[in-house]
Amino acid sequence: MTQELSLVSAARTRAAELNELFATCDCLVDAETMQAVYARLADQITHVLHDRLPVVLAVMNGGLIPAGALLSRLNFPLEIGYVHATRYRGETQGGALQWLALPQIPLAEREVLIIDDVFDEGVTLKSIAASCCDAGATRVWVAVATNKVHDHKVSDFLPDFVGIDVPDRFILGEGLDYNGFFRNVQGIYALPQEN
Ligand SMILES: O=P(O)(O)OC[C@H]1O[C@H](OP(=O)(O)OP(=O)(O)O)[C@H](O)[C@@H]1O
Ligand SMILES: Nc1nc2[nH]cnc2c(=O)[nH]1
Repeated sequence: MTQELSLVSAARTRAAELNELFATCDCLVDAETMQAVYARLADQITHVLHDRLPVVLAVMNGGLIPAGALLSRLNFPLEIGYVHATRYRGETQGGALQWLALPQIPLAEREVLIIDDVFDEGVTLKSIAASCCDAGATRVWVAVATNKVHDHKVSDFLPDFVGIDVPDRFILGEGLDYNGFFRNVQGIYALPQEN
């Protein structure tokens, strides 16, 4: 077999494995419900931020999909940027937060809205919000598509806008990945529970 053919064959095998895994996942929130969640979140954000010229920062990579869904529903002046901070890196347990990209837009004397896919333990968003404050933001707001319900959150920090509560399971879809895959899936799914 040529090298190209063996790469195609390996990709096919991996795709089949991923499809098989996805078929065993539980749908926690369907695609239609997520659209309603984004619409409600966008209304709440608009109510608060419509005249504050915010800088809106997507948290890459997972915040990309919710940020896109929300931004297309925000009809007021704002600037768009991103930060990239990660602590799961393809794993199902989080580690130390690693910064890959700082905000490009100066945040001094600006209101900032950070958008991410999940508020799990909260380490990521608490740290990103603190770094925006350190950069001189006058007020930092945080919006998340999902909030995981459990009792091991960081202290003294909560998101301002929460889409929908989900149980304490490893989830994927709407920006959330499993080994880098499934971020593009519409709706929120959970890996099968171990018995
Ligand atoms: O509340 P926490 O427990 O800190 O976890 C939440 C963070 O974990 C995920 O990012 P991840 O580190 O997987 O990076 P990614 O978005 O690039 O996949 C997710 O997108 C959040 O940013
Ligand atoms: N993909 C994914 N990333 C996360 N980061 C924190 N919690 C989760 C989760 O449940 N799924």
